[in-house]
Amino acid sequence: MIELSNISKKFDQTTVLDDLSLKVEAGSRTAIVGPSGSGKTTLLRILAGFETPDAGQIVLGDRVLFDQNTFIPAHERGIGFVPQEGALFPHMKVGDNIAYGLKGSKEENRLRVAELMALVSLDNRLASHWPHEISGGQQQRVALARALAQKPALMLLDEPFSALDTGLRAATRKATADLLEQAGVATILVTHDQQEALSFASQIAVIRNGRFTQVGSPMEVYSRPVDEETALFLGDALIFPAQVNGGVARCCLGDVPVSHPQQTGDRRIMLRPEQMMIAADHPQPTATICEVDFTGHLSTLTLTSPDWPTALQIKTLSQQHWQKGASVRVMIQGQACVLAS
Ligand SMILES: Nc1ncnc2c1ncn2[C@@H]1O[C@H](COP(=O)(O)OP(=O)(O)OP(=O)(O)O)[C@@H](O)[C@H]1O
Repeated sequence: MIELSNISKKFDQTTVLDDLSLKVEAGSRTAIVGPSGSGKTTLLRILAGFETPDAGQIVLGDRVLFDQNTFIPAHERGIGFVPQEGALFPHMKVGDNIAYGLKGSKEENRLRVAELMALVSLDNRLASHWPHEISGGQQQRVALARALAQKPALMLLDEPFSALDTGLRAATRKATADLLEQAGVATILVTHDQQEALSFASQIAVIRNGRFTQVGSPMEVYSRPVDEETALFLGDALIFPAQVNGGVARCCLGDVPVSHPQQTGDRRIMLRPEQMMIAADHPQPTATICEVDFTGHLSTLTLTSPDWPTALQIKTLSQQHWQKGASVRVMIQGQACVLAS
C-alpha cells in the first residue's frame, strides 16, 4: 500500500498542492482526475521522487520514501513512471529502450525483454525497430514495458493515452489495466479525462486547486458528487434548486427522493441525464420537445413545460418519437444527489 499524508507544495509563493492525503491499496488502480493546472503532474512527480514536497509524508509498503528527515531518490523508490507520450529514447531501438536499466548479462536481458514484450502484447520482432517506426499505441506499450522491467511496486501513469486516437485509446487503456492487474502492480493514473478515470480505476480522487475535493469509487463520485463543480466535471448533470425535507426534494420536476435524507432546507440537487425517463405518447404529458439535436445514438432534447422556470436540455438515447413539438412525460428514476451549498 502507498499512503501519502498531508502533502503540500509551493512553487515560488503559489500553493500548488495543499495538504493532500490518499491511500492506494496494493495491486489496486486509482485515477487522479482534475482540470488543467490543478496539480496532478506535480503530485505524480513528487511520488516518483522528481520533486520534493514542502511538507507531509509518503510511505510505500513499510518504507518511508519521504518525511521531514527522509528523501529516498527516484531510482531507489521502486516506482515505475510512464510520462505523456511514452518519452522513449529516440536513439535507442525498442529492445534497448526496454532493457534500459536492466542489470543482467546480455543474454539474460534479451530473454527478459522478450518476456516483457509478450506481457504488453508486443510482437518480439519490433525489438529491432526504432521508436519512430512503431505506432503511438505500440510506443505506449514499450514505455510501459520499460517501466515494468524495474518490477515496481507502484506504477505512475501521466496521461499515457492522451496522444492516441479514440479507438486505440480505449483499447490501450483496457490492455494496460488488465496487464497491471495481472502483474499485481498498484497504479496511479493521472488524467483530465473523466471517462478515462471512471473506466480505468477502482478509486477516483478528484483534485481542484491542489486539494482533493472527493475520493471514492467511480460510482460514488459520479452519482454522489460533493458539489456542483465536481458534478459537472465528471459528466453531464442537471442541477435544480429544491426544497429538501424528510428525504424528498421538491423541485420543478415534482418530488424526488434524495440520497442523503439528513440534508434539509433550500438546496441544489443533481440528477444525471440517464435518470430522466422521457415517455412519448403518455396520457398525461408534462413537457413539449422544442428542439432535437440528433448526434447518432444520442440526441439532446430541449424540453419546455409551463411548470419549469427554464427549458431543460436532456441527452437521451435517440428515438423516432423525438420530434419537435411532440408532447412527452418526464419521469425520474432513482435518487437525486443533494449538493453542498
Ligand atoms: N517547476 C515548476 N515551477 C513553477 N510552477 C510550476 C512548476 N511545475 C508546475 N508548476 C505550476 O503548478 C501548477 C500545477 O501544475 P501541474 O502540471 O501539476 O498541473 P496538472 O493538473 O498536471 O495540469 P495539466 O492537466 O495541464 O497537465 C500550474 O499552475 C503550473 O504552472
